[in-house]
Amino acid sequence: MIGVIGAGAFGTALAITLARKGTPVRIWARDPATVEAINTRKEAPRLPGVRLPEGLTATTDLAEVTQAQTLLLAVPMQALSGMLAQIDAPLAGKRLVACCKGIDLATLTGPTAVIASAKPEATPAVLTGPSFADDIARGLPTALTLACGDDATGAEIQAELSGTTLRLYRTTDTTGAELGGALKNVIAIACGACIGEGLGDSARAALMTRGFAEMTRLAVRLGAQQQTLGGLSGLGDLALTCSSELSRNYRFGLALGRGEPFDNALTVEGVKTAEAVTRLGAKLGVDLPICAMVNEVSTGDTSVAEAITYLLNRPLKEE
Ligand SMILES: NC(=O)C1=CN([C@@H]2O[C@H](COP(=O)(O)OP(=O)(O)OC[C@H]3O[C@@H](n4cnc5c(N)ncnc54)[C@H](O)[C@@H]3O)[C@@H](O)[C@H]2O)C=CC1
Ligand SMILES: O=C(CO)COP(=O)(O)O
Repeated sequence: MIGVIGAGAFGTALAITLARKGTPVRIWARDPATVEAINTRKEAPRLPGVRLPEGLTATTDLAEVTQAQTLLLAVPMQALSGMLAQIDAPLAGKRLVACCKGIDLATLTGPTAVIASAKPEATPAVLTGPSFADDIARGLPTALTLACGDDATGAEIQAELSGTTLRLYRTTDTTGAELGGALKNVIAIACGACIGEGLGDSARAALMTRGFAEMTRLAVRLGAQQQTLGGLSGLGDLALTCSSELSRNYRFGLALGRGEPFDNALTVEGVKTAEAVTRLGAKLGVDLPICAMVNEVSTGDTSVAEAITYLLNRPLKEE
């Protein structure tokens, strides 16, 4: 059995793909109505139109899910630490796989460090890369990165989670994998704002490329391997998220650029990540101008037009 904590779009999509290959999956939802929909109607509230397979059952009882040896933690980044604090079952020997993308604002650390601090007896890992929950749930081909500091455990998790439509690549560079996944959301907001403001595809390509330079600069400064940023968890996810209106981060940026309201019930990880990396960059002396502008535009301190003017008029430099 695999346990999934969080019955949002991503947690449910992963649960579906695992159950389809015959792995029993128990998913925890905090909302009894979600449990009822999954168990009785075989429907997932966050994935309308997808019929859930047999072998996937839900519960509001965390203890039932934490019996599994591998637990997928699919709650938003800022909820991860509070979620871990609710688990009182012993977790020695268990694998805790973070499925969230972001940086914890309280500690300015990524998901694996949050897990290691809260549950030092367990092995932390992170599952990240380019994938929309809806694509995974529909069984469309997807390739992701599984990062685990302990390579032998990483290989076991890789085999456990991979299937005929979900292919996992493996790395021990947790820092690089999780920073790529966190930062691409910030750059996606910038790209959405650029398109929403009517600035064109050339400007978007520039933001993606210079955004990638910021992602790499911060990640390498924090100990990541540069090549990890060029993989699925970095460049791969950047390409997807900056170019598709299926992305909530990109759509949030589009709304900013168009001056339209946005549904704040949607999970848009890049907003808090922009705040976290701006603080981290200032603390470490790492230059992250696009991230800083996304932070200012998201909080309403700067308009999209002012942010673009600022970025275009910075002192000229080598690439
Ligand atoms: N939706 C997608 O296509 C993908 C999402 N992700 C990542 O997965 C993570 C979760 O995103 P989604 O599933 O899309 O979001 P979602 O908004 O669909 O679901 C979030 C889930 O977390 C639960 N939750 C929220 N706050 C909580 C708290 N304080 N305590 C306990 N549970 C809480 C909600 O009830 C909901 O079930 C994010 O970090 C996102 O970046 C990663 C890849 C793809
Ligand atoms: O992480 C994702 C794609 O890899 C999902 O993107 P959004 O969170 O922007 O919807």
